[in-house]
Amino acid sequence: MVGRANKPKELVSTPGLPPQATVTFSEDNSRVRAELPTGESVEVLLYGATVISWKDASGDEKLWLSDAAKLDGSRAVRGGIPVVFPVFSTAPDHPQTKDLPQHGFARTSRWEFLGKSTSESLVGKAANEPTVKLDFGLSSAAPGLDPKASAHWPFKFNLIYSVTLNQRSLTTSIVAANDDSAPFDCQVLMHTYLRVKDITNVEITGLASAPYFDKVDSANPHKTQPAEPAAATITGETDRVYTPAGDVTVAEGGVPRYRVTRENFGNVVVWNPWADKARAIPDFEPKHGFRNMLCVEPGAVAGWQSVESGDAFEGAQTITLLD
Ligand SMILES: O=P(O)(O)OC[C@H]1O[C@@H](O)[C@H](O)[C@@H](O)[C@@H]1O
Repeated sequence: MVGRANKPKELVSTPGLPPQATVTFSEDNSRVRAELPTGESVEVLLYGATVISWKDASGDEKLWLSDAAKLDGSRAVRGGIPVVFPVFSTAPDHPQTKDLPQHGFARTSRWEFLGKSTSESLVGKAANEPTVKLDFGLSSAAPGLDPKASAHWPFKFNLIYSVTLNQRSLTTSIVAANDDSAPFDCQVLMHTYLRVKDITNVEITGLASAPYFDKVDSANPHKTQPAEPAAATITGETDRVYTPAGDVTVAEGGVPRYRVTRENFGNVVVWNPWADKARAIPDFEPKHGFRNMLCVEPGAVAGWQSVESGDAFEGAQTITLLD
């Protein structure tokens, strides 16, 4: 090859534009996966808009997903981040939601993928910080709506759920709009199953002195977390609705791993079924898997969010990797 005097020293791909995230659909259109150019990834099942995987650049999974989780739309996903709306748990005494199934219908409806935004288009993001946001929608008119919703919750609503992946964090946010002529009540929660190496080494900070509702002590459920020790540990079945003042941090063996921050979510449910309950949950596998998970679930679930006609409730969580 004859050398040219003016040939460029090196060929660079599109100057000025950093590599962008890639977004791909599974062959059966059941899930969407986004990967940052730096290797971090997130995978969302359209059924429930359930985040079923979140990996760092080394491929290390951050969420726990049961080996027996159904990903075919036959039941809510056991693991990942199911979206709870419009009722947390069941509410037999609340007329609007009393007939809805546990945790509502958002996690058992097929959501629509609305699109993606990447670093290029996300306002306020430095061009050198790779990021991707995936948006999902579910409304009262959606074909994928769980029939239990229209049968037992007749309001016109529109939900937008956004999953934003950054190199060291994952944010999930929701806007629940009331398109009805009447106000409705709702509860909202992100049922995050964090993956841990060994639950017996887990320490949770940010709960000290926080009031909580203890779901496994029906005789005496209203309690306050002691101020000392500063870190709470999990030593048996735990199912508590906390109202903490600030962020909640999960450490393992003294090493901080996850920081959970909230916007407009006053509560954090901390759940681990432990051995006996895990055995009783059919889609919880392996049965010893309770050792490798801790649900830290930000939400607005103590009392009700009353959303006026034409108004919306908004809330978000961000999980930041600390290790
Ligand atoms: O089995 P489900 O419906 O997914 O619920 C799992 C757990 O979810 C938690 O949020 C609740 O506080 C628990 O009471 C419940 O057992």
